[in-house]
Amino acid sequence: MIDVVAGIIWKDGRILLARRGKQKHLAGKWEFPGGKIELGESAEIALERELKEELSIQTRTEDFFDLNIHHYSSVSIKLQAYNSAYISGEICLSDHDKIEWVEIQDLLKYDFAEADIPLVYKLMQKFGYKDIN
Ligand SMILES: Nc1nc2c([nH]c(=O)n2[C@@H]2O[C@H](COP(=O)(O)OP(=O)(O)OP(=O)(O)O)[C@@H](O)[C@H]2O)c(=O)[nH]1
Repeated sequence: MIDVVAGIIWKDGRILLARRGKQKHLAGKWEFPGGKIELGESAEIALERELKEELSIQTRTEDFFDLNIHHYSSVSIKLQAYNSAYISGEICLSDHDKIEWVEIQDLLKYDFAEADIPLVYKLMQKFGYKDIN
C-alpha cells in the first residue's frame, strides 16, 4: 500500500486540478496534486514538499478532509486529502501537462483518477451539491 497525500488547494473560491502527464501512471487523468509520503514524514509536510517540487508553489496545509483506499490493478493506494492554502509562486509544470482552477459545481466535468472520485463527491456534497450520484 502506498501512502499518498493530495491537496485540495483553494484560491479565490476555486480548486486547483492537475492533469497527469504522458509518462505517468494514470496519464491523462485529473487529480488533486500531491504525491507519495516519505518514510518518517508527516502528511502535512509531504504535501507542502510535493507541491513545491511538482508545481513550484508554496502552500500551507490546513485541515484533513478525507481519505480513500483504492486498489488499482498494479498498486493499492491510501489517498489522504487535505485542504491547502495557496501562498505564493507561479505554477510551473513538471509532472503534469495541464492545470485548471475549477469551481466546485464544475468538478464532474473532469476525468479524475479513480481513487479521487469518492473525494470529489464528498466535496460536492459538503458544498451543497446533493443531487449527484
Ligand atoms: N498526487 C496524487 N496522486 C494520486 C491521486 N489519485 C491517485 O490515484 N494518485 C496515485 O497515487 C500515486 C502517487 O502519486 P505520485 O504523483 O507521487 O506518483 P508518481 O508515480 O508520479 O511519483 P514518482 O514518479 O515520484 O514515483 C500515483 O500512482 C497516482 O496515480 C491524486 O489525487 N493525487
